[in-house]
Amino acid sequence: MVVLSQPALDHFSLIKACKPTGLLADIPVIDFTDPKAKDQIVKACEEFGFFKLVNHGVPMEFMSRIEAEAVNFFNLPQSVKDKAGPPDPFGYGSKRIGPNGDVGWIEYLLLNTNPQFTSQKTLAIFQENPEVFRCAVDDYIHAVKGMAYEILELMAEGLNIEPNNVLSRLVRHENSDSCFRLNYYPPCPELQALSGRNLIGFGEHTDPQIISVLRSNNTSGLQICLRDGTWVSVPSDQTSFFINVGDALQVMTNGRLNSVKHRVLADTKKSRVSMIYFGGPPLSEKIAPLPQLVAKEEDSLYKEFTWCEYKNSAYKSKLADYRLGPFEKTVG
Ligand SMILES: C=C1C[C@]23C[C@@]1(O)CC[C@H]2[C@@]12CC[C@H](O)[C@@](C)(C(=O)O1)[C@H]2[C@@H]3C(=O)O
Ligand SMILES: O=C(O)CCC(=O)C(=O)O
Ligand SMILES: [Fe+2]
Repeated sequence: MVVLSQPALDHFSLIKACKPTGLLADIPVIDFTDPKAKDQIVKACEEFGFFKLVNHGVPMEFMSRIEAEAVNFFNLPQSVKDKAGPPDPFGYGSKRIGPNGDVGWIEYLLLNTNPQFTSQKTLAIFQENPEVFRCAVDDYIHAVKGMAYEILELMAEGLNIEPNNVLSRLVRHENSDSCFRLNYYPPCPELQALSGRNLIGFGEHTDPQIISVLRSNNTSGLQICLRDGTWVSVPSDQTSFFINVGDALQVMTNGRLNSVKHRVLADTKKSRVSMIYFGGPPLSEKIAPLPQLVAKEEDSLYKEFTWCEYKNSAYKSKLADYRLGPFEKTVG
């Protein structure tokens, strides 16, 4: 990424620095080995749509290996990285997020986790270091997928809905439309001159899918929006995972679990590297509130739609848009 002079930062979103925000104690921490995890997961997803997962069993080696490979990629000359872009939506992207004019202080790689959909752009990602990078990505995705399935199964148990794979089966499906993102937020030293301002790395949004599993290096920057509208910083922890409820899960639970609004701020000195697995349903899957969670038909808050319809609509929206709006049932 080209280092910009201070006036050039005007193209990016600067926001007022926030007051020192909530501490780790405010963010729910779930121990995966705790027998009470299923109830705690549901509580966290009702209140925050977000939690931190510890004792998850994914070897640190998998995380370090993919992180090192990602850093190698983002340190390649711009002309080499550009061979894997622009994103369509998969591939390498820089500054522009999505097709509708959103920008951020970020570089990223977006991959489809289904090898059936490997495009030329995706192949170009692995051009410089094919074996090692691809293997690191495959091992990592395999591990976090397994974890996502288990979380969704515990969630179903905590919600008292049967069978316990009612949520996980969509993400487990061989045609599940899931993706994987590696984000790199370079440090922005020019920020120091802009005292009292923060630079947006990734603008506020909710994730459209069912579940997102995020892991980052030890540079913070991630913030989540609480139900009262305040933003809190999530202290980084490179050994843990952070789980987000996505829009599709909000719909399936008829709004009982909430997709969390989140964003990332750039740092002046340190780069942030994050990796996110977005577990989504097959494109043809019908998404609607689960009957077990809706007492009467008229209590259903959302219309039925296919994941393909939702994605098409999401890709016409800007990051901060409320994407579920067109799928809400109107009262009266
Ligand atoms: C502005 C956009 C980027 C995005 C597609 C969209 O039109 C709206 C949703 C965005 C988002 C947020 C979560 C994930 O990072 C992502 C891959 C996704 O599925 O939805 C991105 C999309 C993207 O960057 O292509
Ligand atoms: O980089 C992060 O920590 C979060 C990025 C994010 O929200 C996304 O890629 O959807
Ligand atoms: Fe996100």
